[in-house]
Amino acid sequence: MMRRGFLISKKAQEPEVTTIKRANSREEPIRLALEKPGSWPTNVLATNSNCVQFISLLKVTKRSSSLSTGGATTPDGPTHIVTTLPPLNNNEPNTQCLLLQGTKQVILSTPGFPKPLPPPPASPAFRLGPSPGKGMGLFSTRQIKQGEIILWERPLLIMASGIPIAFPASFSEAQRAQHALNDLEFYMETAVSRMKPDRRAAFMGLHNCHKKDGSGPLMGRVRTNGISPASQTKTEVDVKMADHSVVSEHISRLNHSCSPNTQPRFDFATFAHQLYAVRDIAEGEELTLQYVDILVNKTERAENLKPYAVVCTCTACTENPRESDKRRSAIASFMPSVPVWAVNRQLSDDWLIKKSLQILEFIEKEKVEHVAMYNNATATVMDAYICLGDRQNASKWAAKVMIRHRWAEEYKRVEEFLDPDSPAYVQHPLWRLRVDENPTNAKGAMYKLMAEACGPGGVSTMSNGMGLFTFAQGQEIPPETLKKVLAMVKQGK
Ligand SMILES: C[S@@+](CC[C@H](N)C(=O)[O-])C[C@H]1O[C@@H](n2cnc3c(N)ncnc32)[C@H](O)[C@@H]1O
Repeated sequence: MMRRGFLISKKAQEPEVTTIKRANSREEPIRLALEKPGSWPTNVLATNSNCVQFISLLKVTKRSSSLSTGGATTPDGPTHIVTTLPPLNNNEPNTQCLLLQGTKQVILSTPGFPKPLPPPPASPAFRLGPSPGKGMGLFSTRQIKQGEIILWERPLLIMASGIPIAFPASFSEAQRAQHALNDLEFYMETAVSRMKPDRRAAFMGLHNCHKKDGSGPLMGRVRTNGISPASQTKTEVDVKMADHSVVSEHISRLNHSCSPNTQPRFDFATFAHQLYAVRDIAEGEELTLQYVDILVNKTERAENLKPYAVVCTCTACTENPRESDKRRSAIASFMPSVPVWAVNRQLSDDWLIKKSLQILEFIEKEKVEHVAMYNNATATVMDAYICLGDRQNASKWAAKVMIRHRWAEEYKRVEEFLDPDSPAYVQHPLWRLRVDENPTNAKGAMYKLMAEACGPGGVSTMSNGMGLFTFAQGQEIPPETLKKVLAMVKQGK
């Protein structure tokens, strides 16, 4: 789920303590290493020698009531780093990053990094313009097809969240919050001062809805505009970067909708956000993004939107929200298990397909095609047809997965299933699992054995599609089945 950065956390909704994640019980302050803008040391995290400056941001700690300014002599290495990425010496824009120690190395090891950005289109598919009641917003300049990349944008700034802040024990919650905001503003000054003048002007031109809660002008902009770069595919870099805030010149102008028509995905090779159209978009339509989880009910969404000063007036929030909430809840709780349905003889051959089609209908009705379930339910229909050995229908659904997995979780090698005569079908782990008595595929055979071992009452599928294999207490596994299982284990299957 793409969501606004660290600011949607429970803490973020309480202005007094927002953005503060304490380091540990000892409340160690951070030590910040600053790389020379434009320099490209490859091992900066391993040594301080490449740092222009190495400062210990030691403020008042619990253990010391006096204010210490720290210096360059701390024996420990940096905990955080301010760096400029990517290291391309061309005219491409770059990003000022405040990262946790170690994160940069993971970024550097991304396959293909640093890849140049694709050339910009002759005329952009979006424009900035006023959006009544919402300030500025982005609008399409032409018809855009589902799955198209609307824009490809290198961020202005990336900031790690959860930066530890040290406080004296005597501070009240409010004092701690203000102290933390002051520290964070200082870190941001360090990063923003390194931006080229046009990039700094773009950053300072962004909206700030945190003017009255103690945030400085820079942190106010990060809090208003930051989104998480987390994507669905859980690579090491995705995991490392999930807890970061990304601020961009254009993507940060997207206003919120509970039925958004775009979904960003961060591409670490180009170090840039790709903004996808998640359904067909008409010329002149406003482009929108989800700021908070939109599958929760209207009341919860309204609460979660408060830190962004957004009172949502979208269709889902205003027209028959109770019906909308029901559909959204069904989408959120759908957990289809294809293999369990395939071996569950109590269900019909089309049970899972019908369930998935209903969820897809709800998704399209609610206009929430950006959620991962849109692709998951589509892939479930494709997989169900594979279980039935129906190549023609499976290949039709593979074509839909091809588009829908672009912004959601990837279905590996789905292109191999576009041709109904492809040899990839017989190699698929679920191939004919529903129709063959003895599936040739090892994984399929394993599910059959599980069903056999549990007995007819032990295979169950809940109404939300979730499948379970259960054993009754004291239930014996038939010796023949046990033999087969042991043989499979022996063969390393
Ligand atoms: C990230 S900015 C979006 C761009 C912003 N509208 C601008 O003028 O730059 C977030 C701010 O936009 C406004 N906003 C976003 N979505 C909105 C919505 N659905 N309704 C009203 N205001 C919205 C709120 O002021 C929010 O704090």
